[in-house]
Amino acid sequence: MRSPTELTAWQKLTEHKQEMASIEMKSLFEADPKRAEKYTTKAAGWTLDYAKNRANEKTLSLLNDLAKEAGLESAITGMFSGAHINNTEDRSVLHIALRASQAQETLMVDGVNVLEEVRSTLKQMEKFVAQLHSGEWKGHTGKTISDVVSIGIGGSYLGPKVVAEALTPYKKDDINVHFVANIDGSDITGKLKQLNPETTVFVISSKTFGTLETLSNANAARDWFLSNGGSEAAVSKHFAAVSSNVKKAVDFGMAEENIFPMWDWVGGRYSLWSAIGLPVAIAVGMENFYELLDGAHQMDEHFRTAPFEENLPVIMGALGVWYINFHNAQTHALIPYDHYLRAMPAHIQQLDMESNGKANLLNGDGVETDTGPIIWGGAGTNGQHAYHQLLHQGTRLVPVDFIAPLASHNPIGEHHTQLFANCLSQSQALMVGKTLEQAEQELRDAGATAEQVAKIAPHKVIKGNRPSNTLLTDKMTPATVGALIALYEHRTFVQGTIWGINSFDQWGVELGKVLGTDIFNRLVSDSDNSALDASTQALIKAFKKAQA
Ligand SMILES: O=P(O)(O)OC[C@H]1O[C@H](O)[C@H](O)[C@@H](O)[C@@H]1O
Repeated sequence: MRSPTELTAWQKLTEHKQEMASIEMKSLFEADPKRAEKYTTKAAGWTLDYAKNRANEKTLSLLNDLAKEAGLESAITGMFSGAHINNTEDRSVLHIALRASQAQETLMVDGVNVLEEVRSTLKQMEKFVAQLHSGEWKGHTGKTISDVVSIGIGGSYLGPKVVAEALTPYKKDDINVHFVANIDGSDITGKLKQLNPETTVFVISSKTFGTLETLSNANAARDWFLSNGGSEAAVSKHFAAVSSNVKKAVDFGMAEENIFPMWDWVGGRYSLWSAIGLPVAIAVGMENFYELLDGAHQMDEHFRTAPFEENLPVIMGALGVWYINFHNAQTHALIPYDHYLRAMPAHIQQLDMESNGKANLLNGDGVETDTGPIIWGGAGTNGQHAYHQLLHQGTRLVPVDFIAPLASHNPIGEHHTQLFANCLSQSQALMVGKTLEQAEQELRDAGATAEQVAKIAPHKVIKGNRPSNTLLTDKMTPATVGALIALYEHRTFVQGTIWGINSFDQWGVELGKVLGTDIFNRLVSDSDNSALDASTQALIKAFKKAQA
């Protein structure tokens, strides 16, 4: 297995980095009046402006060569044809099948047409969603359902929660959808306080049906139901499950027809398009869920067929590699200028960090390069009054993706124009910065003395030349939100492929789970802890003392 550092394009990029070291983005714009036009590309309702990057034609062409040399073309073909590209678990990676066009009839994987299973599950979802909204689905006392609580964690929580929130303007009024994830009892306790057991349905979302947090919360919900007028026989009217482990869900008390399947070829963090997205479908209706799938499919088709020079996930992925591996960027920020999309960074954080937080090549050899960055971010404009200081003047290079709709769902006053102006001005400020001369002049214009100018001006200097992408769409709709998330899924895959790692397993999560069970057992027993490290021993003692 080759390390990416052995690729010819990687070596050329290392040299090219030196050539680019003294070139400022500002001068690239001055030298090429067509730069913005050249470095703008569109797909699936999104326009990507990537002109504000430390890249010229040579950079982009070398990054393109890198992606090709790393085998991205065959990796894409492999993914779309159902090859077992998740090599450590020997599985296909087929979130793309969950949103395949209705025109496609077959996608055979290991002798099974997965599209048949996908479509019959969508039909099952349609029926369930329709029954809830029409009022046909009744609780055990004959009342219609007013609230649905989704219980899940990780990929069985973040994607659906973020998308349901992003699609707030499309929400149906008759049913409120809630999400519970944390094992901290405060999460479910707070939710249950607002609910009536006669009119509440719980959807337990867990691919494995073995996740501690989800099962603990599901049991708490069932206990609450049973101790507030419910009965074992009525559990099936108030509980549904999404899982690949049907037996465990049946053992819990679910009626088999209320168990929605999923498959081992869908990774948790890529699963919102499956029945794991049921809470979204309930919140916004099945027709909007189909629009969401269609938007993602449009991005899939773009990713699969567009030349790399115009391919949004490839461009964004390769530019990310440029900053991580050639400019030592440790983090990457996502800043949506859209209130409803404010939680998106948390979903992309899981998607990317669980996918590319890896230190081994596909064959198990250790990597020699940095891999996935720390993904973080939050809503613009709020962040401007918090962490943007570091983006502008901190010592670290943080590439940023700005994401904004051209039109708002809530066009009051000048709000949207102000919001959009802030989005543009941040990317502009990151690039142009402020020189010492400008800072000095600004102070003089404000009437500062020469002494004050000398003292303050250096603090006002902003070096600039900080890169960003801007992603624009006409409006946040189910289709454009679907396409946006699919874009980030494929961007993650592009980077994982360039680094030569498996983006689709997550072995690192296991150790914490195993040790968590061990420590839990120690907290509830009189075990001999002397073999543990002194710090853990002392912390266990503190907990036990507090419980005594
Ligand atoms: O859906 P579940 O099986 O309950 O898993 C929920 C989550 O837990 C795990 O720890 C994984 O790290 C996530 O990828 C997964 O989405």
